Amino acid sequence: MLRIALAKGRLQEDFLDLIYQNQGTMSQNKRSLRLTDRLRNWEILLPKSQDVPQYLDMGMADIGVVGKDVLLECKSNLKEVMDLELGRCKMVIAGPTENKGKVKYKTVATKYPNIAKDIFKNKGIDAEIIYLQGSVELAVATGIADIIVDIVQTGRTLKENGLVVYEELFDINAKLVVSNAISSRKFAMIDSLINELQRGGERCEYI
Ligand SMILES: Nc1ncnc2c1ncn2[C@@H]1O[C@H](COP(=O)(O)OP(=O)(O)OP(=O)(O)O)[C@@H](O)[C@H]1O
Ligand SMILES: O=P(O)(O)OC[C@H]1O[C@H](OP(=O)(O)OP(=O)(O)O)[C@H](O)[C@@H]1O
Repeated sequence: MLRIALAKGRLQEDFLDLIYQNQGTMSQNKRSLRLTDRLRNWEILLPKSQDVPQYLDMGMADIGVVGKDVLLECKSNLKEVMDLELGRCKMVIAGPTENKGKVKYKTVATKYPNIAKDIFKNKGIDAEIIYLQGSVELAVATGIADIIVDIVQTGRTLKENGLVVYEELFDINAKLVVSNAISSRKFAMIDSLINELQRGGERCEYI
């Protein structure tokens, strides 16, 4: 049995769509956090995105599907075996449109405190990092912070909250990562998964 830790949320939906192309998955109990694919001999676990590396580190999953942002934030040393065409976005510094080019970086709201700390340290800027669990755009709109370090995809959230990108930091996409404790007996199953992902998945009614 190959145990896959798949980040619950966006990546869960995109990965399951890719593999199952909506065949069969909709009959699944939506609140269940463990899915079984008997045909492929997979157990799919659905932890929160930020917890995927921990599931692999603790030996509870063999392989993970998780964003590069999460891997960088937790300074993970998991081996990345495949780039996935899922969860494509960018990490940026953003702030109010009217302050672009003027703002003195002081307070930075972010869901990514470690990434943000490193960015401003490398710039030689002594920034105060305010850690928030999400909706970080709101922190600038309400005056809690001057700028944010966050993910942008369509740019809609920034726009609708009066913010613009000040600096693009790096591209992000989902990665297939492997546990450092993986048994060599599972290599063939991982190869099959990679092959299937490369082919864009196949129709299957078993989940
Ligand atoms: N707007 C976006 N568009 C595309 N990919 C995104 C976007 N936001 C995040 N991602 C990528 O998808 C991954 C999962 O995002 P998702 O929002 O499902 O979980 P999350 O970041 O843990 O959010 P939440 O705390 O709301 O569950 C992120 O780690 C990132 O790599
Ligand atoms: O550029 P866009 O397409 O608008 O996407 C960007 C938004 O998506 C993510 O938020 P998410 O929806 O995960 O909410 P959260 O930040 O509150 O967790 C990110 O933190 C931005 O707020």
